Amino acid sequence: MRDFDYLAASAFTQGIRANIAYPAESSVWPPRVLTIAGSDSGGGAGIQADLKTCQELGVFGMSAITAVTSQNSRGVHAVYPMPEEAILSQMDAVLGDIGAHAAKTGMLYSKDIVKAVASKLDDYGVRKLVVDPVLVAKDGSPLFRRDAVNALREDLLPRALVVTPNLPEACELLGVEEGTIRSVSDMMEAANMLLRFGSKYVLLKGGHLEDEAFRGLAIDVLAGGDGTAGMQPLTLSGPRIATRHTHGTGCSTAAAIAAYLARGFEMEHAAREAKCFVAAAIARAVPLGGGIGSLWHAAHREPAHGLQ
Ligand SMILES: Nc1ncnc2c1ncn2[C@@H]1O[C@H](COP(=O)(O)OP(=O)(O)O)[C@@H](O)[C@H]1O
Ligand SMILES: Cc1ncc(COP(=O)(O)OP(=O)(O)O)c(N)n1
Repeated sequence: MRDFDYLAASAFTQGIRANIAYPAESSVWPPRVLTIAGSDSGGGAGIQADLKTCQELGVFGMSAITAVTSQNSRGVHAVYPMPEEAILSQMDAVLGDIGAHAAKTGMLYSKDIVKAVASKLDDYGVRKLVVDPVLVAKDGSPLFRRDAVNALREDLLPRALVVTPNLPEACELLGVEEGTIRSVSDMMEAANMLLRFGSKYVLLKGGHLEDEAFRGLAIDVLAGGDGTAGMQPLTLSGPRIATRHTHGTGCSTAAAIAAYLARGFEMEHAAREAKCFVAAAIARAVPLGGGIGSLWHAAHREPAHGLQ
């Protein structure tokens, strides 16, 4: 197992402030990311988390809002999906003018939205696509219609550079009972199985894992890439921070990967940096409201964020 190197990774993250040159591919400054996702009125997840993440990572963030949620630290009160026409119009406005080096999808809600977004991404030839298959919020509220799962599998995953499910989302996509993935070796098997849906990489996030053998660690699994068929996926491992305030971890992870990809990082490097960025934000999470508090996205700027 490769250990996660916080010191090296966070030095890289902090390099943004030190004016480290952007990789050649992103020499047209600034790198740009389009997030296609739902709005979280509480500011912790969804579009709000994505844009905060982009800004913190030196990337210009843009949005196409798929649904408005009335949400706070205690849960989701209501979901108002946007008409497909409005979503596509936002995508046209952004991609037809400003352009994006990478795109990220989050809450897509329904089959029709998934299909429309997939086809529009094709129209613009977006290659660096991060698909976060958002299905359920932390409080258990559904953020999707059941018909969206099949459309995610068939229409979006084959277009994705990377898909970033958590464990319940992975079970849903694989059509197995929730709770089936119980260990790191189950995660590796599941990640390899998810590759069959056609994304180039799968980052299976282990925030929900309760594996006694890895107590105290937060472990993700990265599978896929060139020439890795049949090879053991990588594990990305970091300390598990003892907090219940983790609202927005999934969105922020996917947005950070998109930001690093837009800057020209390779997938493994982008995933490791994203994990480091999110870990710092969890370590400094803000216990706002009476429920699950949100990440503090500026934490990586603070030298004493508790992870070094
Ligand atoms: N308590 C924690 N301490 C450190 N890292 C965590 C913690 N909880 C989740 N993570 C990390 O945050 C990222 C998001 O994971 P996860 O919670 O599984 O996703 P989601 O928010 O979509 O449910 C992963 O990289 C995971 O390892
Ligand atoms: C509008 C919206 N999109 C996505 C989520 C899920 O976000 P995530 O980062 O997985 O965080 P939790 O909800 O699991 O804390 C959301 N809640 N709202």
